[in-house]
Amino acid sequence: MSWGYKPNNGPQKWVENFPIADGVRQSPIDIVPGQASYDAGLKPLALKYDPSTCLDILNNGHSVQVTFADDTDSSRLTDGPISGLYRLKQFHFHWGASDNKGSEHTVAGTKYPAELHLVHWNTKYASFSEAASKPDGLAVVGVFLKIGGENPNLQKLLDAFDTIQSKGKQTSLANFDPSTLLPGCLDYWTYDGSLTTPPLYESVTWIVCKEPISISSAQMAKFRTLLFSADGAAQDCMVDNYRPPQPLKGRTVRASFK
Ligand SMILES: NS(=O)(=O)c1cccc(F)c1F
Ligand SMILES: [Zn+2]
Repeated sequence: MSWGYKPNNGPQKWVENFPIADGVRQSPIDIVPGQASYDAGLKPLALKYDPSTCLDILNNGHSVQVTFADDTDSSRLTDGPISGLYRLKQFHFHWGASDNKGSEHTVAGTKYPAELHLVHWNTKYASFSEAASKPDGLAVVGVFLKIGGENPNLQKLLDAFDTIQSKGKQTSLANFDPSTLLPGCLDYWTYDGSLTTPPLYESVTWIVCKEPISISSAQMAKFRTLLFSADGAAQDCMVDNYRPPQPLKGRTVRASFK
C-alpha cells in the first residue's frame, strides 16, 4: 500500500519507507513571526508567469495539481531569497475536512483552511526530476487561503473538479494565469526545508507569503468533493491531505519585512 494521509499510511508512518522524514530540514513548520529574523538583504520576489504554459489539471490521488510546460524560462521565479532562475513546474493545494484546519505551514499555531504551493525548479539542473533531490533544487512559494469572499480566480479551477473527481483523472487547462492566485502584498518568510510529501527530499527553499488570499466556504467545500480513490473503488473524500508542522531543529526563519 502506498503513502497517504490515513492513520495506517499517513505522516506518522512515512518514516518507515522514507527515513528522511526524521531529517534536519523537514517541512512544513510552525512559523512564529516574533522569532523570525528580518533580513534587509532579501530581495522582493520576482514572479513572471506565462498563462500559455499552462497544460492541464490533474487529480494525482494526493492533491489537485495544475501542470505547466517547463521547456522554456517563460514561467519563472527569480530574486527573493534565491540566486539564479527557477522554472514553474506545477502548483497544487493542501486542505482540511473542515475550515479550521488544512494548511501545512502554521503561523504561531494558527491553521488556515488550505495552502497553495507553487513549485519551481533550479535551471542550473537539467530537469525537475534532477533538481528535486538537490539541496538547492526547488523553490516553493506557499500561499495561505482564508475563508472570506468568493475568489473568482479560483473558480476556473473549481469548474474542472467535476471531470477530475477521482484519482488519475486529468483534463486540459488552457491559459490559466497563476499570478491571479498571489496576494497583493508579497512579503514573505523563507527557510530551508523539504518536500512535504514523500519522498520528502530536503531540496526546497520555502517562500511563505505573509498575506493570505480569500476563498469562500462554498468554494472550500468544492475541494472536498475530490476523491483520493480511483473510479470504481470505494469513494474516499480527498480531505486532510496536509502534513503537520515538523521540528525546526535549529533552523532560522528569515522575514523579508519588518
Ligand atoms: N508539497 S510540496 O510543495 O512540498 C511538493 C509536493 C510534491 C512535489 C513537489 F515537488 C513539492 F514541492
Ligand atoms: Zn504541497
